[in-house]
Amino acid sequence: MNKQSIFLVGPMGAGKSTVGRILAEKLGYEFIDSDHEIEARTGVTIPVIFDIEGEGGFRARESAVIDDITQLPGLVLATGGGAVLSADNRRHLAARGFVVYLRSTVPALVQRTKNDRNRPLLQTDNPEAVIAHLLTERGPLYEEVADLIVDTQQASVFRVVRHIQDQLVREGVVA
Ligand SMILES: Nc1ncnc2c1ncn2[C@@H]1O[C@H](COP(=O)(O)OP(=O)(O)O)[C@@H](O)[C@H]1O
Ligand SMILES: O=C(O)C1=C[C@@H](OP(=O)(O)O)[C@@H](O)[C@H](O)C1
Ligand SMILES: [Mg+2]
Repeated sequence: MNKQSIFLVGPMGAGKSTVGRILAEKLGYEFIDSDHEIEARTGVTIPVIFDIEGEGGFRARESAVIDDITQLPGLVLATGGGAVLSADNRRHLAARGFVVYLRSTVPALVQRTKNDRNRPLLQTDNPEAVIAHLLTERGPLYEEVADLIVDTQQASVFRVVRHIQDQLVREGVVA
């Protein structure tokens, strides 16, 4: 029987890429990061895609990756923070796997994403305001698709991984 895949959603800096990789290792699952998959398919970085094709072009590529990858069993998928903006993406995520929402506070997210040049949406003189606005806009969308919500602001990466593992066993998602 195919192992149900696990999809991580949440804002920039929540830990989807970091926690996802370690969680996949612990579970013996394949790990896929949708941003990395987009970069592999295009041969360029996320900021270059935003420069050339705009956010709209990026979102189209992101949706194609989400539709493809969510059909695969036995993996941990780290989505990008804006993946939930698309209703089709939300439908695929909710229907095809177990969705974990890594939730955090604005101060923690600001702290974890500062000085990172790979997030085009945060290359502004007020990243805190952008992060707060995106959380207000997208928070309900993360909650809509989540099977499990994990608050990460006070926990280490390893504590978050262990908590998710325990919950996955409790819910019968993993053995
Ligand atoms: N629970 C946590 N506690 C402390 N630092 C964290 C935590 N989760 C992630 N980080 C750090 O925050 C930064 C962003 O994490 P990342 O996995 O890239 O987030 P996302 O993929 O959700 O944008 C990384 O430097 C990561 O090590
Ligand atoms: O929140 C967003 O709209 C984005 C989040 C990023 O991924 P992370 O959440 O892994 O940083 C990446 O997909 C892109 O920069 C857009
Ligand atoms: Mg990431």
